[in-house]
Amino acid sequence: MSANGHKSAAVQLDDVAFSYGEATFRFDAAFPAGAITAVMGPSGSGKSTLLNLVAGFEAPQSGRVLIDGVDVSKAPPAARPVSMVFQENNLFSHLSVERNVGLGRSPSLKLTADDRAAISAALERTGLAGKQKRLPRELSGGERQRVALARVLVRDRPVLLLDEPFASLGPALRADMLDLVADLHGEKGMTVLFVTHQPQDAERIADHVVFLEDGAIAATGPARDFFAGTGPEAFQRYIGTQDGRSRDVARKPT
Ligand SMILES: Nc1ncnc2c1ncn2[C@@H]1O[C@H](COP(=O)(O)OP(=O)(O)OP(=O)(O)O)[C@@H](O)[C@H]1O
Repeated sequence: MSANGHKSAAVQLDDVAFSYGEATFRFDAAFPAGAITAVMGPSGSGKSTLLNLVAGFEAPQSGRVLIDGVDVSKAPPAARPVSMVFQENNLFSHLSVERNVGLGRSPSLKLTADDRAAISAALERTGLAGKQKRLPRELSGGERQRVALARVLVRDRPVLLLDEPFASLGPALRADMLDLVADLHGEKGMTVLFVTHQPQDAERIADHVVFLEDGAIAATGPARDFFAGTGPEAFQRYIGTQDGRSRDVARKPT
């Protein structure tokens, strides 16, 4: 718990080693409590693997995962103080919006009056009021991700893991969703690890950047350094390959 009463917890990977066959990973990193950290890097560099180690979907072969100073390396995902939102498939297709959100409160959907009030407030907060009886297939992609965020709100865990949650949405909608995440973060103050390939998305909401290459952390630092063009050379090279096309267009003489 931070000084302002918000729930947050530092996340630490203490010399964590892991492998998927030939693909090996070694992560030694600290994610500050209450901050939004963008996790960036080329495809296959290990961004989702890092999040899965924090969430408990994978276990380190050596080293420790600490959340709020507590070693959770052997704890199952449900026992960790973490919520996670993926690019898709966050919702159960046969359950209504309100029941999908309710799962964040009670896995058996035995909901108290307090739970129902929290669900209703979260739906209101995420712009879903009036859509509570719909099934996921009756929603747009952006609305489905709002339902996932409403569930994050009612779960009220101190760590939020976002694995490219808005990658399939258009730029304007992505900006709206990022602003919603920033607002929720402002209210709850959770520690956020946000995987994205989009520099402008990271720049919009992140305080820090962790940059991965080949299964390890190649650079970390304040977002303002990374995006002011003064960040590590490997990151600048990565960004150059990401938005090189638009820079070429901008450079053309008029
Ligand atoms: N379940 C798995 N079994 C075997 N190999 C895996 C598994 N998941 C990931 N890998 C491999 O581990 C490496 C890192 O994958 P990971 O998904 O963490 O990368 P990423 O940085 O998130 O990539 P992307 O940006 O493409 O999502 C890749 O080489 C991938 O093929």
